[in-house]
Amino acid sequence: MKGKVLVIGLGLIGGSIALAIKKEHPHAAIIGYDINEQQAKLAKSLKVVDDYSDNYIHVAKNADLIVISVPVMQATEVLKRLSSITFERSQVLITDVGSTKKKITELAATLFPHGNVNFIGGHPMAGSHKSGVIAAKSHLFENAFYVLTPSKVEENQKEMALLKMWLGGTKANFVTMTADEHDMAAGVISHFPHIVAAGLVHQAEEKQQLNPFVTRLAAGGFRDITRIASSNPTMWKDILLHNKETLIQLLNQWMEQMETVKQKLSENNEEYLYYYFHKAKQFRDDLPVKAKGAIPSFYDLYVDVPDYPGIISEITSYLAKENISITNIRIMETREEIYGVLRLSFQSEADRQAAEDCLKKYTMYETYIV
Ligand SMILES: NC(=O)C1=CN([C@@H]2O[C@H](COP(=O)(O)OP(=O)(O)OC[C@H]3O[C@@H](n4cnc5c(N)ncnc54)[C@H](O)[C@@H]3O)[C@@H](O)[C@H]2O)C=CC1
Ligand SMILES: O=C(O)C(=O)Cc1ccc(O)cc1
Repeated sequence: MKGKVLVIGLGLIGGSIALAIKKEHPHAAIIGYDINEQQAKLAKSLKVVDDYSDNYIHVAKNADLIVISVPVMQATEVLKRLSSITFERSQVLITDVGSTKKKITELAATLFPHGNVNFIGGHPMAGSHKSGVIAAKSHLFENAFYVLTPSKVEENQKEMALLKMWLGGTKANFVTMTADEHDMAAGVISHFPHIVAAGLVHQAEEKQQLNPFVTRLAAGGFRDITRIASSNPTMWKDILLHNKETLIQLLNQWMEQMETVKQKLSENNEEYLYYYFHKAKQFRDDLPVKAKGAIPSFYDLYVDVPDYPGIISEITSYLAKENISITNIRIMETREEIYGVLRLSFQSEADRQAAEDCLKKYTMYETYIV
């Protein structure tokens, strides 16, 4: 499609959306704006946008599509500023990428009640703990769920189809729900786990002051299950404040659950404790494995290698020969529950598979997927 696209906020998500739009619609003009001019300049030099502007109001006036990809607290401010514009196009589509939907969608419904401007809330449910345009990629949302929260589903059919066309290059799975449904689901599977992960890390930090072994032993599983505690603190502070009601409800239920566990443990109630883990295992084992969820899966490959100096460069040189990119590489410090000692992380299942084939071709080392 031809047309003018304005992306406000050129970070990880805005940059990835801009790249995905350009890939599918090479004739569209993509103009970016970022409050941090360095990010905007970097976005242009990385060819993430065709150009950038220091005045988004000016660009918005004759844009066909506007993507708001700033932290959720800022998104409401941007929406208010956009609502003061007299748009020149007969149809303007505005969307956002915020991790919360209720506050943004409700505000947009009051700011753009009808007319030539339509707002459809969006949340591409994939990402990373990294930020900034430097981490942007056109395939970030491939196979991920992309939630759309139109305020009036029936009335917005035409605009929804248009938006999906613009965003087709993301290769995401679009799903529609109400903003309330979204905030509850995202609260349970994404926002609340970030609170718990941070809580586990705080607990380890406190205990480490009494026992320095805590940090060393945390190298394996603990580090993995708390990975999301390394996310951007400003972004998560904003998400919590925007989804406050849901999260307070979830915190209350969580505390009740922990109270029960504490009670049953103090009573040595073996049966309860067994079923507590058994039921959790059953539900978790049935979760879909192939689809990309909000918290990205690990595409890890374990390689059983001897622990000697130079092993990392040996392995990476084979992967480089076959043009396979790795996102992380680590010598595991504990062999508990894993088979190999070297852990390689990849962006996708395809990369992991290619790496497995490559290491089979060049080495005798055993590889495992845990
Ligand atoms: N990081 C992730 O994994 C995901 C994030 N999101 C949502 O995407 C949005 C953006 O997040 P990221 O791209 O990860 O953050 P980021 O930190 O990489 O990028 C945000 C960009 O917005 C700019 N910005 C901040 N306030 C602005 C304003 N008032 N006007 C213009 N630019 C402004 C910042 O300078 C920065 O370059 C957030 O609302 C977040 O909730 C959604 C899905 C996944
Ligand atoms: O890896 C992480 O930290 C994530 O949890 C990615 C993420 C962050 C925010 C979202 O709204 C959706 C996905």
